[in-house]
Amino acid sequence: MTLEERIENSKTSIFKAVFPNTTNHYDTLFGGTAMHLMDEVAFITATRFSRQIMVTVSSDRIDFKKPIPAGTIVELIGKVKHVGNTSLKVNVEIYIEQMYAEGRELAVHGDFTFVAIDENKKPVQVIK
Ligand SMILES: CCCCCCCCCCCCCCCC(=O)SCCNC(=O)CCNC(=O)[C@H](O)C(C)(C)COP(=O)(O)OP(=O)(O)OC[C@H]1O[C@@H](n2cnc3c(N)ncnc32)[C@H](O)[C@@H]1OP(=O)(O)O
Repeated sequence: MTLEERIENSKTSIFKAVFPNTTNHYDTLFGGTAMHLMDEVAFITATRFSRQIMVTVSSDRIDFKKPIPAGTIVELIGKVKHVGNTSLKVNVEIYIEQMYAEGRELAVHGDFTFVAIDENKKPVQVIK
């Protein structure tokens, strides 16, 4: 399989309904909850790409462009954007969908970097 095919195959989506237990006093999704979900989808993407033990080493700037209201559906999409020596970078986007209308809009995006580690927790080469 080519690198491009592996990247495409490891693209990962998670859908969530935004229920009130995940929202703040503005009735929108907590930023920290959004980041938790982003780390999770990025981790799954990195793991599905490499099938190696991966740990988060860094998150780049995360832009919250639109509030995510309670009562909507969100889709998180993770995609590998760069493969280094022992690390790889995953881009994550969160889209908002209304429950009872078509259409979606990009609300949040950011990048997460993971390092492949061995049984001694030391960095190892990402298998390309
Ligand atoms: C029951 C219900 C439960 C529900 C529950 C749900 C939970 C749902 C959440 C799921 C979420 C899952 C997420 C799991 C993943 C963790 O949670 S992992 C836990 C958090 N992460 C850690 O603890 C990692 C701690 N850090 C380390 O152990 C070490 O720094 C590492 C990662 C082994 C790297 O070691 P190092 O000696 O610093 O490595 P070094 O050789 O300098 O660099 C290695 C590579 O990393 C890159 N790098 C290093 N630092 C950086 C940096 N700051 N920025 C970018 N790249 C960097 C280097 O450039 C290098 O890249 P390559 O050129 O080789 O490609």
